[in-house]
Amino acid sequence: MNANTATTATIVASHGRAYIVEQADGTRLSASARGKKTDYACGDRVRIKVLNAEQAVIEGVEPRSTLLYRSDQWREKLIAANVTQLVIVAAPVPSFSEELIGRCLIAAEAEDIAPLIVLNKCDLPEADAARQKMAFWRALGYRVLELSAQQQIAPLLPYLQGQTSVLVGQSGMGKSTITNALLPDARARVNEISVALDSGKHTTTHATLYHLDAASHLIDSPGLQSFGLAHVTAEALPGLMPDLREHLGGCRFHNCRHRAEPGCALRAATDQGTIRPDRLALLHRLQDELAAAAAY
Ligand SMILES: Nc1nc2c(ncn2[C@@H]2O[C@H](COP(=O)(O)OP(=O)(O)OP(=O)(O)O)[C@@H](O)[C@H]2O)c(=O)[nH]1
Ligand SMILES: [Zn+2]
Repeated sequence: MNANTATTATIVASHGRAYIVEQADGTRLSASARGKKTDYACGDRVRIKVLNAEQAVIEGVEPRSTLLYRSDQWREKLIAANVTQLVIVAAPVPSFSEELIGRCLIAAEAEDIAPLIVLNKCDLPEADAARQKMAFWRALGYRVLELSAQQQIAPLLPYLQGQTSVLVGQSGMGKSTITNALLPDARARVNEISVALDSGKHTTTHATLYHLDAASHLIDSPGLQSFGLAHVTAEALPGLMPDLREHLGGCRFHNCRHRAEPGCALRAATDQGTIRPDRLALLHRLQDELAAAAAY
């Protein structure tokens, strides 16, 4: 590749303003963003200018099919672009947050990304209670795969085939175990990328894209707890929750916020036990969070 050649590449690792991009022939370069623009994500297709055998500058991003954010208190940080599948990893131990699963599913629905819930550590005696909790999500139509990544990763493989998947989950659910089982040499590559991006410091803050095969890719994003819902409006929220969606249109007021309004179909369904109370409560919390973020 000649110096100063313009071409496209995929971001395979990102950490702050530092990126690693991969060209079509597999060549990897460290890349930085031009100017102050830093909003690129792992999985992005970018236009680059190659500076030399090791370095490139990112000039711009190609249109994204999907985009996921990580949200900390008030900031939305891009985390993964162009993924087709969100793999939510849960386990019987430590106990998982149903609310977090609910939030991840809403983020997936909002971006039209196929969600897959993986209940890992099904070899543990505590698995039965967790299975029962998963029945709720199954009944809503979501796919739930039971797995014991430590014993056998094979049942997950057909779900990853042909997809660009991003793994999310609380700490301790087994994301690293899954990644390591899928990519035995991933740990070495993680270290290599840490060295390139952080001048030797070990970090778990970056997202990394791995190729499982020519058509199947995996983005691992350690520590990811929750996705941002920046593009979602309060009005759109209940339409992203299948159990609530079913009752939309039944409210007396077309602009019902499903709180204290008379004739609210969602509230009626909750009182009748059709909608689980924690789901309506989640809608209200998300509405409040969006309002707070908009006012900030
Ligand atoms: N019994 C059992 N234990 C598992 C399984 N998968 C992972 N574990 C254990 O669960 C613990 C957490 O696994 P990790 O893979 O480190 O979890 P993680 O989600 O990457 O956690 P963080 O690195 O904190 O984000 C480890 O002690 C694993 O050995 C499984 O299928 N069965
Ligand atoms: Zn209502």
